[in-house]
Amino acid sequence: MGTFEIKGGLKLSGDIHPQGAKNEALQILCAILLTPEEVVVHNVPSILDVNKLIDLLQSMGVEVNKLSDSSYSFKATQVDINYLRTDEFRVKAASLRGSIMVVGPLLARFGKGFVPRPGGDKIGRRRLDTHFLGFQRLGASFDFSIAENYYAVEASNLHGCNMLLDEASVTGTANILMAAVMAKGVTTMYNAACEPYVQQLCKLLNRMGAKITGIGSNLLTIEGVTELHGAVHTILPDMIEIGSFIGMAAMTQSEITIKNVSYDDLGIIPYSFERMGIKMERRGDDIYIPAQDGYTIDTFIDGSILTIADAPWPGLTPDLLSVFLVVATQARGSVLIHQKMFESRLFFVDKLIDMGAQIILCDPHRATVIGQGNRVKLRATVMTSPDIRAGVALLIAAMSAEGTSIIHNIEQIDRGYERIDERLNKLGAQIRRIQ
Ligand SMILES: CC(=O)N[C@H]1[C@@H](OP(=O)(O)OP(=O)(O)OC[C@H]2O[C@@H](n3ccc(=O)[nH]c3=O)[C@H](O)[C@@H]2O)O[C@H](CO)[C@@H](O)[C@@H]1O
Ligand SMILES: C=C(OP(=O)(O)O)C(=O)O
Repeated sequence: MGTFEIKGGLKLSGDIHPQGAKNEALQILCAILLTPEEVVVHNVPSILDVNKLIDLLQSMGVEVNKLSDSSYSFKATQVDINYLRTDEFRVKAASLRGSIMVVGPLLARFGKGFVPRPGGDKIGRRRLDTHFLGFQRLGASFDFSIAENYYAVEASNLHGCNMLLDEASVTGTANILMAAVMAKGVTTMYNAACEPYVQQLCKLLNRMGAKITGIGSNLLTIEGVTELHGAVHTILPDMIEIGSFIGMAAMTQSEITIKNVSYDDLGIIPYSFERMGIKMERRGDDIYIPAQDGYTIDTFIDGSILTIADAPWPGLTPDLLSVFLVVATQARGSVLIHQKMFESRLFFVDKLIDMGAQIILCDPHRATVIGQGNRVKLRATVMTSPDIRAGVALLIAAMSAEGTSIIHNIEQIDRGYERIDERLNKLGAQIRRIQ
């Protein structure tokens, strides 16, 4: 179990470049299985989950070449489908959420796909019904072995259909889309997720020869083609990392510039931080955050307490609510954080309460934060990161606290944040990897 030691109370300054987006990378890397030709991907983040997926693809027979620190070429000319039945695949695939998205492309190209229950954060129930209901609508047969914890789909032919997803699942939309691009006829997918991750996947698939329209909306139309070819793709900056840096700057009263953020793809994220009272400026494609003594949480028009809640895109991503929560502890004013999608993502507030924050966990989905401004500094403590985003929220808390904190289980943070200690230390943080 890795550990960070963090000296709190230091201000950061300078420029930081966001990494490529984790959740987009996981979709794009699975899409390379759709063609025997070469796909080149730029801005691939070097984070645990992505590196694990690259390793998994390699084990399946994909030719992988590292072209630079963040560029790779992939060629899935030979794919060993039998490898998917091995114990090695089972162990590797079960360690990350993104592995579920190999099923759609394999079903489209080879007529079958298997996967164990995927890993990812333990943040509540994470059902996969949307994925498999979608594959079934395209004509696949489905089998789930409870004993083996294995999902399997098979189809000699996939055919287009009109489908209404039971929920706007992000990985579900990507998975079904990758199966539908080579189905016979036209598929319409309504209630599709439309996060920038999915938009980027659609754009790559179209460059590979697919015919997808409705990109960016919740109604995708996919005209099936018989084959896809090679292409080049560049992953967008990670909007969750950008949001984490905004929160970090405000909490540590730092002046930083987040470079090349692809502002127009950030949706409601900047506005949501502005409602927390955080000042920031768009400068070209950068976000400049001035050092600020304090920030005051807005209220609704009628004066009632602000709610920050997640919603499917273009609503606010659930992956930033832990950051909003920690940022609120040092604000002036109060806010209700409502995590609607996941039921086990707010329990980390206990750690913040230990550090002196005023928070009432109303139920597993809702926490009220009474911001104390800078009057009461958080106190350093020893904690364990329960999931990726709580991990980064605790890191932000530790960076703003008085004294030296310890965070265990930082593999959770490394899952999604590239060399976070080194990059923040360059801005003046003191984060030491002690194990
Ligand atoms: C690898 C990856 O890309 N992971 C992301 C992906 O996970 P993932 O694709 O696994 O998440 P889903 O979009 O399927 O759904 C997440 C949860 O939200 C619930 N739900 C979903 C849609 C909806 O309209 N209403 C609703 O309540 C689901 O029941 C589920 O409990 O999307 C999540 C939701 O943005 C993010 O937290 C994850 O970081
Ligand atoms: C929940 C997340 O990731 P995953 O779906 O990979 O568990 C996340 O990125 O916040």
